[in-house]
Amino acid sequence: MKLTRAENGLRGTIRVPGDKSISHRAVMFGAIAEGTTTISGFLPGEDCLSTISCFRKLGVEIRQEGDYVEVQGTGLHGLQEPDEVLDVGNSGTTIRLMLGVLANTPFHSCLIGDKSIAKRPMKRVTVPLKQMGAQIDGREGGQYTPISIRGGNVKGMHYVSPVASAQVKSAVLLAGLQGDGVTAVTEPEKSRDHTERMLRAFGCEVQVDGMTVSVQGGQQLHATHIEVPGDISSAAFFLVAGAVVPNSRIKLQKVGLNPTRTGILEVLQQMGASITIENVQNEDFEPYGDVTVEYSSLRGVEIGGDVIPRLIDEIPILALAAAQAEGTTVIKDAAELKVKETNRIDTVVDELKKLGAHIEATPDGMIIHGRTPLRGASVSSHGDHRIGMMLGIAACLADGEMLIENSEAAAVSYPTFFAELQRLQQ
Ligand SMILES: O=C(O)C1=C[C@@H](OP(=O)(O)O)[C@@H](O)[C@H](O)C1
Ligand SMILES: C=C(OP(=O)(O)O)C(=O)O
Repeated sequence: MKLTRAENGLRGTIRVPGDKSISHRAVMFGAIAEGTTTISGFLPGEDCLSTISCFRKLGVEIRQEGDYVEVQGTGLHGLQEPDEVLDVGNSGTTIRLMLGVLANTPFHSCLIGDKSIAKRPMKRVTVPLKQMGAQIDGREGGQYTPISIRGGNVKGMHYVSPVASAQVKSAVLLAGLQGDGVTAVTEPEKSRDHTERMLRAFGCEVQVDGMTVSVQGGQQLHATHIEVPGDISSAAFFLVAGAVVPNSRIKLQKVGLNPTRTGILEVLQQMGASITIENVQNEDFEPYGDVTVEYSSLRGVEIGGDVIPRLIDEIPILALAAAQAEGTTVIKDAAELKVKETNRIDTVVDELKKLGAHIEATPDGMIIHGRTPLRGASVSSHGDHRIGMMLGIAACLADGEMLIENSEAAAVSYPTFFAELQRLQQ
């Protein structure tokens, strides 16, 4: 895709698509609940469509029309042995959470994904799930796909996770929910809590004590209606665009504001961005509100510690904001970036360097010296949706034409991203 600078800024109102984490969970929990779950505001992006396709192969009837979905739940014990492999495509959330769901199903399933999934570590879930009783095998001892699982006889346990990961926490809790006894997960920092909130919406009891979350096994989930708010991780591209492209003002409607996800807002405000939040609603389940951003001059900051899990997917676009901020930005404690769709430390640094940014990789993050004028260049998403979209926003600032190879990757989480970007250009 070829893009040119947004000479007159980006202005207008956007409704970003549904939250990816919440959309996945609504389908999965609906599938194992009793009764019919309805979902509005669902994200019809490739990752969430992979989740639907896998659950259909497990015998679940699912109707999806755009952002509306109906799931005919089978109950905890109603899933059927699939006669095909379960292909998760590019989605880490699908494979890791599904392994948790399958940990106590008394049948065999085989899971695969794309080239990126084949490089992502799975022992972080296969190790605890095996300890709970599931039989799992995979390349390099259960580290990489293809992975096969035969579930059954899951026993609750207290798992102390070495990483703050909502995928690990959710996989272990989903397994524990179907097993005997209590299952608890303790993490080093708090990761996104959509699983905890949604299990409660499905009628389950979930205990939260500091960094530990626990559930009693054998609880039945009851179908419900899930309203999915806009994805703050998708909104992040336009939040940064509005803040760094001169003459911009963008209003983002119904953006999810779950406090375990709002690190991006806090950091942009610390950097000096002009952001206002209005009409906050739905605080009992997943809060959302309208967020307006205006062009302002930014300054460099230090980003690390417990905010990292609350903005992990926003680091590629934050790196671009930092390249446009006065002074130095240090991003640390973010080694998890290396095991995302790409090694996001390397892909961000390599692609932003091509545009003239002063950025260097560190073992757990990056250091960015601003403010640098950017130039158009030939760049690539490397098949990573968040890298492709970050480069799309960089194009709005760059002098000269930008050619983004494999920009279609955006469809994983935001199929209409480039159309919206064009619409906002004056
Ligand atoms: O649970 C989830 O929905 C997600 C958790 C995060 O991954 P980790 O659990 O690996 O931190 C995040 O990066 C991913 O985009 C979605
Ligand atoms: C890391 C991401 O997703 P997943 O782990 O589900 O592939 C992401 O969307 O940035």
